Amino acid sequence: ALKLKPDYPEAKENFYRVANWLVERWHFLMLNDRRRNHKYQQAIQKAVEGGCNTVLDIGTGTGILGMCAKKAGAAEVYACELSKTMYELACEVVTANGMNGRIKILHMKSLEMEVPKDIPKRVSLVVTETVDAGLFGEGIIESLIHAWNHLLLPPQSTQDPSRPPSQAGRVIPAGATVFGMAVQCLEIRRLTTAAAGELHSPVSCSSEDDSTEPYTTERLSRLPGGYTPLTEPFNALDIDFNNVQELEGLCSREVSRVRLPVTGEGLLDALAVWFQLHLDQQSSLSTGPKEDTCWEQAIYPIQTPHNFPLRPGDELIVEISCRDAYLRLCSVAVARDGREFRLDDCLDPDIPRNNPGPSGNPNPSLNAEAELCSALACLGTEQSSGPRDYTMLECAEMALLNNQPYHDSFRRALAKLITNLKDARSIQGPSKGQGLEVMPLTDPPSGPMDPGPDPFYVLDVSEGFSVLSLMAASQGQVKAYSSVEKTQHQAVLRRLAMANGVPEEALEFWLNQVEDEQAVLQRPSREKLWSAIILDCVETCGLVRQKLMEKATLARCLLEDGGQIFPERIVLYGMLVESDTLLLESAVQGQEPTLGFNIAPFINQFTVPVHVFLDLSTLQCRHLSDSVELFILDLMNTNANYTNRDVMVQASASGRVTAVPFWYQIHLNEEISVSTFNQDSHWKQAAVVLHQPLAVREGDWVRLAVTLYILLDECISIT
Ligand SMILES: CCc1ccncc1CNCCCCSC[C@H]1O[C@@H](n2ccc3c(N)ncnc32)[C@H](O)[C@@H]1O
Repeated sequence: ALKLKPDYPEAKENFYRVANWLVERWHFLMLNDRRRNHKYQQAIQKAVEGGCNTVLDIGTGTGILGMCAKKAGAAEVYACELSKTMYELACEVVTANGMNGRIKILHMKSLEMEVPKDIPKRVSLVVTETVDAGLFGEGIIESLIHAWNHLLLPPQSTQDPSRPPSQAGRVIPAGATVFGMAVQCLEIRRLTTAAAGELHSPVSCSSEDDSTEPYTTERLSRLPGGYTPLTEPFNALDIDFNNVQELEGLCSREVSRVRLPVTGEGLLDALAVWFQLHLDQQSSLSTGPKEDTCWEQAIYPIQTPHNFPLRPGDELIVEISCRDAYLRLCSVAVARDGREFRLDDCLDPDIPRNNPGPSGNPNPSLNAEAELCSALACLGTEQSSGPRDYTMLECAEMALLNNQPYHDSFRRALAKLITNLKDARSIQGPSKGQGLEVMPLTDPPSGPMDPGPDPFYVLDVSEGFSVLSLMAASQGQVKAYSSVEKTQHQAVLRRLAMANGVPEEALEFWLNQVEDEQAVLQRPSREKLWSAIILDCVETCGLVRQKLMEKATLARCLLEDGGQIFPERIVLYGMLVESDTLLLESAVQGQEPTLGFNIAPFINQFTVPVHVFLDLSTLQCRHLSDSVELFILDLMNTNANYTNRDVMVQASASGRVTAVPFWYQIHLNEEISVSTFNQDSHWKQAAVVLHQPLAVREGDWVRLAVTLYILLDECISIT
């Protein structure tokens, strides 16, 4: 199917989403990282020339490390790859480089491999780079324990050093050193703690729940606003991959505690973790924040109340464990003036609360959103007797909760609409229960209480997590329905509603009412229509949501007179940039970075022209034009929309255009709009990466042809 690549836009859109999913973007980064490739090649060559002549490449990906071993002269080379797509790709690459039949590639996980079923006999060298930002996330520990027990010759032992290297087993990388560092970082705080700093983070630091990875990943050197180190980097763990006893003992190793002198002033937001891969005794690869490598660091968020900044002289106590093969850093505490405060239950009374928060005022007045979140937090603690239950929100969802300008804009736009509709109703005269008829002055009416004025029905059909139905319900006289369907999302909304005094009956979950998913958009009840329908138009990845126009058209038919859909219009903006970073993340740049092996054409089949989840505010790039309006989507009048449009952009500087980043201005009504490109935005941005960089001189005009599916690249032709 990937080879089909039909031409019509929607199919292309789907092709690009599939390609993004089949092949992870870090394959491009890794293969373009010539220093990394060169270091692996050197280590492999040295080992093979030193006598390791039977090699197994675990997690071969495109096959590059196996080909290094073959080229270095290894007699037998085997490779295994668990991803079908990568396995097929590795077969093509090995053939294209004349090594077909000389490297045996298996489509399987190394844990399933056996001697002699899969490889004739044990090998003398295993090479692998099955590591993620938290080192253990790709299962390297389990893979190596299995390899030592079933696939590798016994290691060189001091007893009989006479055994030649070809009869002894070893691993490249030989080991790893894991480093950690405490940091203050506003961006991490925005992604992991709610405004009041008490709603629980998306990744719980408690070791209780083993289900999710205990860390997220970020590239510290690229985070908006940067970070402040609060301690020196510390050595969290050393692991020797050539010592199977050590590997087997890792998970049962007792929790270790390190005491770190605090060297900087600030709020503890997270522990950042990275590592050095020791390929052999001489060379190593580092994924540290100071390196200019392309790798991200592992981030362990820490929930600390806003009124407890660390300061030099404190000691930070960190516990390190390797429970179930994930590296876990957590349940930190602070030693100050000889006393120890556990941070995770820092809310207990004896913490000095008089010290002002970072903003200086002792109790920053929590705004509406923060009220919600802090109320939620204490609700959380009240309800659960045991360890505080964690509200599992993804980082993007937490950022959405923290995007106060977005919520305020919605609240204002909704309030304006409700006011208009109230005026309209009062002009049309009293409808049922408008309350104008004279109430009997005697005892209260015996019949059912006057139902009060008809409520305004608002439906939020957002596909992900959304609190906009809550914004509507808190307006009063509004009956809001939310199509949020995940239980933990509904739980968060219910608790926020309760915490914010929104009556239970003002917010309902629509999907629990309709018989099937398709009926998400339908009348609230037989004779009623919606006063407002809220659509979420832009995915957090930065692309317009698919089938948005169809949804808008249907939604408009379900509105009462004067009703409105939100937003009514979105305007797409973009600019011309020169960015090598985007090139390195989107395609392998020729043969040179991949040690001269012909790999690029094969992996680049999975290049997608639209790059998503970008942080445009920190992307290394040169602007080669101003921002220009590329496209307008009118949701209140869909046939006013064109499907493509030519836009002329003037180059404001000479350079090579490599990409066209884009973002949106979301118009809720005539005066109120929200941008998806600002520091509060929970949205990331997207960019089209050109197949071929385009050289422009200052003043040149570039013609961009833009289609609704934002797949600008095919249509970009330059005059
Ligand atoms: C400086 C390294 C670095 C630091 C921080 N962040 C990223 C990196 C770069 N490394 C990323 C590799 C990560 C993916 S691993 C590469 C390929 O191996 C496959 N696999 C994984 C385990 C496994 C197994 N047991 N048996 C067979 N196949 C296996 C995966 O299917 C994938 O295609």
